[in-house]
Amino acid sequence: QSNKIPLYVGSLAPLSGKRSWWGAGITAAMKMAFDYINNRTDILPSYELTLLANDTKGETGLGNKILYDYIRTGKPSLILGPGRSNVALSVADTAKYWKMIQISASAETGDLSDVDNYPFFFRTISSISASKSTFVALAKTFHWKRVAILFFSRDMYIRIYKNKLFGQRYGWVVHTPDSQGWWNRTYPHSGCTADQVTEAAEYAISIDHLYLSKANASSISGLTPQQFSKEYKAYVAKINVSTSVYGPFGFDAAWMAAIALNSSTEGKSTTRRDLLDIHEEVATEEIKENLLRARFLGVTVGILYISLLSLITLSHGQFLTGLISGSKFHLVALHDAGQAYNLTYYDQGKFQWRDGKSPIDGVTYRDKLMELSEGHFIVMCVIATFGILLCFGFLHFNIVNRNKRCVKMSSPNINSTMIIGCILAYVSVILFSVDGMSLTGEICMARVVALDYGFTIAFGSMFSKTWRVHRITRKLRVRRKAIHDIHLLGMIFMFLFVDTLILMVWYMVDPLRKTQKSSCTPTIRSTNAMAKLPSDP
Ligand SMILES: NCCCC(=O)O
Repeated sequence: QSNKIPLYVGSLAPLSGKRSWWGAGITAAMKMAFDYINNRTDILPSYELTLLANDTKGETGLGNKILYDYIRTGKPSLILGPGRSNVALSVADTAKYWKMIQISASAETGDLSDVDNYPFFFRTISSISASKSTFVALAKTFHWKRVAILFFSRDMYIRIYKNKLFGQRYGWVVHTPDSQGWWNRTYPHSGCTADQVTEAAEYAISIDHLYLSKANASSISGLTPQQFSKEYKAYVAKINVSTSVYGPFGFDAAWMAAIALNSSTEGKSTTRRDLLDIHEEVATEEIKENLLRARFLGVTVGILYISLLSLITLSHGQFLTGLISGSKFHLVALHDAGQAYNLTYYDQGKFQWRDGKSPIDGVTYRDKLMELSEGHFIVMCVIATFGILLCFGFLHFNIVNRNKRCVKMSSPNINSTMIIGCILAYVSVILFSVDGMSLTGEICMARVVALDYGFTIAFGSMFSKTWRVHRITRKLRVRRKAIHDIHLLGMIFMFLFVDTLILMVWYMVDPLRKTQKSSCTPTIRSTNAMAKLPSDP
């Protein structure tokens, strides 16, 4: 039998029902902490901490009923909890009139950080609102400037899957305090299997609290975070309860209460009875002051000292970020919301996406010069050059055989001008294929001139020959006047003269100019514009 005075501390958490999977483990961690504290001779040596564990089922009404019972019976000195934000908000609203202190291990809503409304509410877990700076840190890391914030919805990923809003074009950042597998869960009648939700969640970034410190330092209990984790698992197994991710916060909350209560007894020769009486205003204010002064190493924030003062604000807390990949959470970095927007990466950690690139925040529109492709230019040059070479072959044949009867009869001189016209037309094909940045106003004019002269020379020659044949064969009764090549060439030069006049007027009045046409093409930014990931070479 212990001679110690029982010192009652109440706890409010969902111990049964659908929320007991995370709630019962918190109370278990608090009990475990009290076992440790009661074995210590340096903390509350005259008192036996006793946890009055009450079950709220996560319901506001039940939470209030328990609070009224506490008030009515005059026990306890303070409350550990409530576990759920809705209960905490309601309880804190009433408890303040009795100056009853609450320390929650899991109520995360930012509303509870309103110190004017909830002056006696504290918590060891940070406000969920503090994670906003982790979102900003991620956006800065990936150079995102366009982000959308969606209201949390339990079936969000079911909708994401059904609407095919996942894959290369989507980057989801999800903050839900359940890094152990929200993507593996599904809900009755959702019409989605867990595998489908997992598929949609692949490569989502998950933000979550740092529940257990990664440091190897001994906490005030003498346990390192890893030792705590092991002992905690054994402890809950003994009492047939499941572990809770909030367990470490519950453990630290219990220590926080004990340290504050201890400070209120220190230096006082006699045991303080008023510690046992919640109606004793002086004691409550003193405990509150001691809570805000308390600093110790816990199992949650590791090498940092827990400070309830800092956790009151909306900007403190440590958050883990990682990727969901292969249906598992892969830890990548830690972010301290109270610090700048820098992420601290774990063991070569990196955000590795399916294509090795980081997600982008959208498509960017870039002007793209509309030009013929290089391939098009090459093909046209090859065909035109082949045509030019063929023309030179005909020219050679025509000149070499100009005295042979059949060639001579076909006017080899006019044939040659016709071939020269064809060569000019082929040259214009090459000039018309020049495009993009190589194109100049001069080339634009040159290709018109080459095509125009080429056409006129080739068809002018053919026309003149046809005209001569016509003159020779049709005007039988008229005295035949010899029509020589020189006359035909003269006719061609006359055509060219007319062309030249037209081209000159054109050039003077409205010369061809180069204009640039761009299309607004959606372009995925190149890898160079992507975030430089820590392990990128
Ligand atoms: N899932 C834990 C409860 C969180 C909250 O109500 O703030």
